Amino acid sequence: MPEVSKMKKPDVKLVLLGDMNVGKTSLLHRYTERKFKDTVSTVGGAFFLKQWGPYNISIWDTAGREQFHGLGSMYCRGAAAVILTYDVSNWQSLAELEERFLSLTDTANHDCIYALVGNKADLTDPRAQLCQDSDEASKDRMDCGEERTETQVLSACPTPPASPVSLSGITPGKQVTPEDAMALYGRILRYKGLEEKSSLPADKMCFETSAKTGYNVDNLFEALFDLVLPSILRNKNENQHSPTVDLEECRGAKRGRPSCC
Ligand SMILES: Nc1nc2c(ncn2[C@@H]2O[C@H](COP(=O)(O)OP(=O)(O)OP(=O)(O)O)[C@@H](O)[C@H]2O)c(=O)[nH]1
Ligand SMILES: [Mg+2]
Repeated sequence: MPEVSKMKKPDVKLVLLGDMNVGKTSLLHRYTERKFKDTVSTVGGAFFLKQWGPYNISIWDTAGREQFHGLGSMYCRGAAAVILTYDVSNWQSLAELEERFLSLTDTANHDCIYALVGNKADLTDPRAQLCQDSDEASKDRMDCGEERTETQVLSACPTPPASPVSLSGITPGKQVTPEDAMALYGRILRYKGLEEKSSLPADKMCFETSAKTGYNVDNLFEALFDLVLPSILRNKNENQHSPTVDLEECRGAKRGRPSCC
C-alpha cells in the first residue's frame, strides 16, 4: 500500500460525510493505518493525503455532529467525490443523508461523483464478519508488529451470528438493505439533475463496508480513486492552459475600471 505522504499539494479531494457514529473516522483509520482503533467524535474536520500513483488525493474526514453541520458545505467545496456514509444497522443514519447532508454537497464540483457507503456491515452480514483474506490480514498484522497464523486470524473473527443481537447485543433497529441504498442513490442523481443512464450505475456506487474487519474498505477507496482520475487529469490540463490572473492588474482595475476579481 503506497505510503501516506503529508505535505504534497493535493491533486483532488474526496470528502466523507454522514451522521455521527456511522464510522467515517474508523474507515479512514482502517484504510490509512490498517487498524480498527478507538476514536473520539470528530471536531470540525481533518484530512489525509494519499499518494495514488503520481497523484496526491486528499481524503477529508468531517464531523457528523449537528453542531458542526454548517462546516460540511465548506469541506465539500471543490470535491471530486463525496462518500455519503451511513450505518447499515441504523435506518435513521441513511435518512439523515437525504435530510441533512445532501444539500451540503451543493458546493462540490459539477462533475463530482457520489458514493453511498453502508458501514458496520459486520453487524448484519456474515461475510463482513470474516476478516480480510487471511494472508492480507496476517500481512497487516505483520505491519503492525503482530504475527498470527491463518487459523488465529480466522478464529479471531466471530462466527456468523444467528442474528445481530448475539454478536453485539444491539437490538436490531430497522436495517438498511442494498436496495434502500440504491434507491437513495437514484434520488441523489435526480437531486443533482443527473440522468441515471448517463451516470455511474448504482450497483457500482453503493458499498457495504466494515471498518472493524476491513471488509470492502480498500475496494471502496481504490475504486473511487480510479473514478476521480479523469477529474485529476482535467484539473491538471486546465491549470496548464488557464491564464494566470495578474493581481496587480486587478488592483488597478479596482481603482479605475470595473473590478475583474
Ligand atoms: N461494529 C462496528 N463498529 C464500528 C465500525 N466502524 C466504526 N465503529 C464504531 O462506531 C463508533 C463511531 O465510530 P467513528 O469512526 O468515530 O464514527 P464517525 O462517523 O467518525 O463519528 P463522528 O466523528 O462523531 O461524526 C465507534 O465506537 C467505532 O468503534 C464498524 O465497521 N463496525
Ligand atoms: Mg469521526
